[in-house]
Amino acid sequence: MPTTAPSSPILYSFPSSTELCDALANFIIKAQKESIEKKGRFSVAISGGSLPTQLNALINKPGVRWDKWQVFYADERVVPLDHADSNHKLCTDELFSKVPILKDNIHTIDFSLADDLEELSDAYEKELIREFAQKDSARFPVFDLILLGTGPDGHTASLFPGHPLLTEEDRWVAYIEDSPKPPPRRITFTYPVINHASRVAFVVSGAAKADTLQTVLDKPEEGLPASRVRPTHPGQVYWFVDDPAVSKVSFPRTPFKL
Ligand SMILES: O=C(O)[C@H](O)[C@@H](O)[C@H](O)[C@H](O)COP(=O)(O)O
Repeated sequence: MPTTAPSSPILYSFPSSTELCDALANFIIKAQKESIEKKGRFSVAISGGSLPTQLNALINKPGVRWDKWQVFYADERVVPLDHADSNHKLCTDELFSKVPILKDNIHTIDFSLADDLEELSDAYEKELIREFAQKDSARFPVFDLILLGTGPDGHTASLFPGHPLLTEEDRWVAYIEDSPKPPPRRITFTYPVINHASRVAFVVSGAAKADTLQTVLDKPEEGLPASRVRPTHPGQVYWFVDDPAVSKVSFPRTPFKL
């Protein structure tokens, strides 16, 4: 697939988190429709943190083809799947338990491999290969949508500032044992996977993220992990933010329309 120059991020800002989440749900449904028309499925990767709750506007929306969703986790904590820290538990409690998604299409880590993070991350990578390699015959998986957040330090997924994982170019799934954000043991997609996605949508809300967003969007040269998300195959990065989070950002806003 040809490599193209990264397109400029598209920044949508909303007065409230409610309006942000409703627009995000409509954006996801449109991406889903396009993906199903093109490939008969909708491949999505979801992060943890506040994102799963921000997806709850999907629950009562018409037009969601849950039977066509293939869900992976852009990062996951290496804890039991029913543990309070598990992104899968969070997504299940906030969303998947409330919609008719097929449980077999939600791809979780194999916690039985937790004693060996190399083996556990390899196993999750093989799950990606099973889902993508045969269908897309690309060297890297091409997700229809990857949903990300960013922390106060500008991390995204479990890619943290200054961490060697930022330079991983071959593995699709890597592990970290010293995450600055607890819990310390996690697996994460790497940039080769994230930057091959057709669409990446960051979802960021709250005034506490204002300084971070200013650096990530106005000073990408500082190289915070969230700034390094630049799909080029080709792909597009979208930012769904609320006004408090974007209050210090000079990067131009785009009026939201589908
Ligand atoms: O598993 C995780 O911890 C998340 O994937 C993490 O990368 C999250 O997206 C950011 O820390 C933002 O989290 P908040 O939106 O809750 O601040």
